[in-house]
Amino acid sequence: MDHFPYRDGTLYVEELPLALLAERFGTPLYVYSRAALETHYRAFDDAFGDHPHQVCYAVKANSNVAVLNVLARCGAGFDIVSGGELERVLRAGGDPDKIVFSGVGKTADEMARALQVGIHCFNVESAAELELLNLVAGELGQEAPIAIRVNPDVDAQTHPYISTGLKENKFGVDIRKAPALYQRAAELPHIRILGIDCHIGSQLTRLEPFEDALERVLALLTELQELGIEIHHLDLGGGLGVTYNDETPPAHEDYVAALLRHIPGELPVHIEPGRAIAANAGVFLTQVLFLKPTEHRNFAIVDGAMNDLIRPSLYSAWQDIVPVTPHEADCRDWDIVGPVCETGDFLGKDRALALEAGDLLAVRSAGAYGFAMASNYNSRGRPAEILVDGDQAFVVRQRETIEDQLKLETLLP
Ligand SMILES: Cc1ncc(COP(=O)(O)O)c(C=O)c1O
Ligand SMILES: N[C@@H](CCCC[NH3+])C(=O)O
Repeated sequence: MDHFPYRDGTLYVEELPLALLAERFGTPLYVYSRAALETHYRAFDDAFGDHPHQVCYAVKANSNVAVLNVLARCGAGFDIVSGGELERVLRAGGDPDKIVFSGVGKTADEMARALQVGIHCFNVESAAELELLNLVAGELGQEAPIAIRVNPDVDAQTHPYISTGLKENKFGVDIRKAPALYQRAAELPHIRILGIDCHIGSQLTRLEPFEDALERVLALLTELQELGIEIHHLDLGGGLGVTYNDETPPAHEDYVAALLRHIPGELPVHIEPGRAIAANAGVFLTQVLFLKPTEHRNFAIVDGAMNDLIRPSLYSAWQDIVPVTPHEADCRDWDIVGPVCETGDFLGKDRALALEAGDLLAVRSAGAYGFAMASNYNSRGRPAEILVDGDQAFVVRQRETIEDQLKLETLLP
């Protein structure tokens, strides 16, 4: 279901016209739909039926505390990759016992804080990390619950920057070496083995890579059982893709069903979806500042830029760009570019649109890896974020001002 439909010739989010939000809150602007977030989360959660499970939303996709709070209220768990994300989840009212902590570079301080608040599981990504975690837990007089993130060497068939399950990627432990590391973990006094973890990449649009990875994880499960190592859950990571253009990823329920088909008995399953919950729950609104047709290209210069939404520049990602209120004008192919001083600063290229200066454009599917990857490049303040609930709009993050940036900097004495 599209939570950002056209109605009466203009684009809506739930009960509100986006043009009204742009007028009230200015542009560039991120706008999220509560109903969309909840629908996407529940599609995963419901698909498990009675099978013991936990959907741990990947905070990195969209870490706004109000967004996290909406999901926490639905019962979501959270996949975090930093101490900062941990504090966000706690601030949002997330249950520490539903948090899993992934990432190849956890620091001793981050481990200690996560142990103190009682997270559910550390997804350990190397032998060195396991040893450090054992030490940190020992100092606190605790046992650290762990899964080892294994790298199954499966081609996720996605953009190389967001593929994580190939042996040349930095993530996880070579699945062939995992049994030895589990045996080491079993010897460590401050480590408690809970599960096996695996995440092979992001924006996956086919089921096969997930199933290939799962097959290898299940072979490891058998091997560990033969070694007398008990496994209490499988964490199968995130990565389900969304439709940006003409991709046809499996539906949330088909993805979960495909995983469950292979799971033995009632073994609990965790998943860590980010994009498939947040991407199509958000749009990025930007206004055309100037039209600059040239002999070679037609540029529509907008007030949003690569610092606000970097996916097109970074991965050559294609996101749909639509007029908020379509009107009659000369239709041409436009490059939608921002004010940042980089040739790579574009939101889209060759988009057939009828444009005039002052028009509002919406970049669709911008709820994941949008604001979360925004920066202050060119000393631009990051945009405001609005969460819409029915006919009400809430500012869930204010637009950054230059004073906000300057507050953190000092002159030499
Ligand atoms: C460990 C881990 N879990 C979950 C995710 C979420 O991925 P996605 O947003 O594609 O669902 C990622 C990102 O790729 C990740 O690295
Ligand atoms: N940032 C990426 C996804 C990264 C997934 C995190 N491991 C994107 O925008 O598509």
